[in-house]
Amino acid sequence: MPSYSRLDAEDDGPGALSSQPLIANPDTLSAPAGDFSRPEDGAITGWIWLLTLTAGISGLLFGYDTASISAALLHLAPSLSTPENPVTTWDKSLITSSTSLGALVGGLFAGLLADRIGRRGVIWVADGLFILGALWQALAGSVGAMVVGRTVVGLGVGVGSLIVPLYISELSPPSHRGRLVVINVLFITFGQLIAYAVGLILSPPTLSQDLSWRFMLGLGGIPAVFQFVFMFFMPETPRWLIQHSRRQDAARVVRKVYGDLSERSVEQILAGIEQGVEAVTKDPLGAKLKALFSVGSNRRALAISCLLQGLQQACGFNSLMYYSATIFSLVGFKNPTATAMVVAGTNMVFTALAFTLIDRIGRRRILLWSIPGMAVGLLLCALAFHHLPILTSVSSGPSSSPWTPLLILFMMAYVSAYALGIGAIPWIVQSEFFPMRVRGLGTGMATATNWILNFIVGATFLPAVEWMWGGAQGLFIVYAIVCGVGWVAVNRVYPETRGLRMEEIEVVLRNGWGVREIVDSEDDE
Ligand SMILES: O[C@H]1[C@H](O)[C@@H](O)[C@H](O)[C@@H](O)[C@H]1O
Repeated sequence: MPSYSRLDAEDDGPGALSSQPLIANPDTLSAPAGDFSRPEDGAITGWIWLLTLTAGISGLLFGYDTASISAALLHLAPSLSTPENPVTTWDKSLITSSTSLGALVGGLFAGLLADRIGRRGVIWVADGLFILGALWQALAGSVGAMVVGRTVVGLGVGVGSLIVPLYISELSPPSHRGRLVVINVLFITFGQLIAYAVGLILSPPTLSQDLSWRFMLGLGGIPAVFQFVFMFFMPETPRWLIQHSRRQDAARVVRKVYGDLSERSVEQILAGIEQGVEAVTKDPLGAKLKALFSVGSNRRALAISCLLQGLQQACGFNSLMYYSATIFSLVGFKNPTATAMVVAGTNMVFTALAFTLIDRIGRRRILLWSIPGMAVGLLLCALAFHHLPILTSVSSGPSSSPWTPLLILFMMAYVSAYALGIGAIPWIVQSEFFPMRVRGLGTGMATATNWILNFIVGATFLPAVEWMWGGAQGLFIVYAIVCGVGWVAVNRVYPETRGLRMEEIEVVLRNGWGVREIVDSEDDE
């Protein structure tokens, strides 16, 4: 666990953006006043696994719904065209990007809703949207109806992408929190892999062209039904319960979820949460906004969360996720969708590796190692594009250039470095960095940053490849530059928070970025 060697927890005046490091010893931060011992950390109990896996179904749907459209797009045009209005490329971009826009809106409001109706309630809302959107898409008879269906599913994706990491973080013991949030990202990547596989399996001749895309998109509703039911058996988070003056219920949840903790530890955990909560439920939105921007630690939490979420998307990863089949077909691969599964598979395998490393090595260190790896991978891909002839038609046959297999290898290198760090860490950071008062609002803004950039990257990829100097090669160089700039920013502002309680992180950011003087006082957990 990182430790900070000077305790300096003075309050921050409005506007102060000091870069002076806060060097605090977290062991003194979370206990109630006068009690300087830390509560024991809860173990990972069966309950924690169960609630993480149940909540993770939203991650699966996030992945499935964002990736399934690439295969569906290949088949839906005849069903949605009329003689007067054939489906155009513009229609296809609209159908694809409406999900990101829906997610942007969903993510923005989900946090505020979560403060009001609870974390579980918001998961139910997401499920309703997933189910409605899946049915709407499966039954769509026009481009307009399809865009509505994609937007509804997008709302669900945005809501789910915010609420699940938040729900898991608020229920996990600190020493395992990072890993458990990564499980949700693992579900996202699994959903993406399944979407590609389902796309391959259900394509004609297995099903008729009209039925194939309807089934691909409609299937997304089924896991949501299961999650909707399972969530009735899962607890609300103790933080939300305390915020709503339900201390007894919160104590019951802590006892159940954390396994056999002593009563003293349960009390300490609850007292730590109470300190963070400070009865803020009735704050109007204006007061929350003011608190988010005028309190230094909140402002810094927001800057770091948005930086990481922005970097996760601006590094261009999703252009591979959404368009790798197109890229592979342009450089002459025979079965581009199957080859694209390599990207999704690598993403999933390395996210699983991140799961094993994140709470042991620490988020900051993993990021500082993996971002340069991404940049190198991107530059090597650019080099391969430089040597590969870009085909004008897929039927031109496979290229025999040695750069073709090298391109796959370089992409895998980039994707593995991405999945190890920036693919998962922003979701952890945004759910643990904000104090209760501004948590809903702050996580909403960070999630929205993710989806705005997701939309921009998705919408600009094809035109940029076509119009930019150097085509794909130039674009990959731009992504590499983004990684370089991102590395400098991360190094400057992102402190390690491995093993800290959520209430302690606020103190780390109180007088500065808290980056310097990080000493690893513990080996592995
Ligand atoms: O964390 C996830 C994951 O890395 C996915 O593979 C990616 O498609 C998403 O955009 C990202 O938010």
